Amino acid sequence: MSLTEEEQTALVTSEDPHHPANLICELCRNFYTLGWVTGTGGGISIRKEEHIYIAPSGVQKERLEPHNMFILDYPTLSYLRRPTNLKPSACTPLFLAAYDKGAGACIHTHSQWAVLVTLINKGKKSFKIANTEMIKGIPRPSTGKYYGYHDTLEIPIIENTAHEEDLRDSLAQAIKDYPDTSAVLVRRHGVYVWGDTVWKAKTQAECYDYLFQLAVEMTKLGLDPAGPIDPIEE
Ligand SMILES: CSCCC(=O)C(=O)COP(=O)(O)O
Ligand SMILES: [Zn+2]
Repeated sequence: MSLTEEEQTALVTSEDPHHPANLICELCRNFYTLGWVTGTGGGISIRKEEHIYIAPSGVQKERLEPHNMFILDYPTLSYLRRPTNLKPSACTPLFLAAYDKGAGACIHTHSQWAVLVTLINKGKKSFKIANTEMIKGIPRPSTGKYYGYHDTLEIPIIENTAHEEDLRDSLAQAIKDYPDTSAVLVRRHGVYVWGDTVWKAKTQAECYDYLFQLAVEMTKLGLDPAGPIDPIEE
């Protein structure tokens, strides 16, 4: 399907701050201050009905403008809008893996806490944490509820590749192997987090990042993030 110039412009022009083209810009500025999308890395994609909004690759994500957005038609995977002289994010195949799981938005961060949590779990295929309040912000699809305080949250870790797009198969496999997960860590790289809506993806990414930092700091103190509650604590 090819759209006229005017139709393409209309898809990224709105006064509504919640329009995906506006929201991607606002959230990337917000994520930049958290250290999640510095140095052009990381980003966010949002799905609005059949349209998937994607930022360009290799640009300063905190300086994005709505007219920079690519738009994919999800049913046909063809671009409805391709800004000239720009390439779509290299994360696009990874975002699509999350959309295939029913996501409404997917966030990729280069948070140092995400990177460190993959390093303290050297050689392991997942990271685990339990008995922590912020676990309760993470959904557990198999139960239709959220994780409970005493549950163990397990997040798969995949190995990094030289090119971001080559992560797609291992990320898709991790999603299959861990059906309850809404995040995949990439060793020495960062994390992909998705949610049913953009707001769920955002709050879940915040919970995950909090848990990654907590786990790194606990490990430095000789505490096991997945360990039981020590009776002398209570
Ligand atoms: C210094 S960023 C290296 C590539 C990367 O990991 C990344 O997330 C960038 O994705 P982009 O959206 O800029 O293609
Ligand atoms: Zn990346």
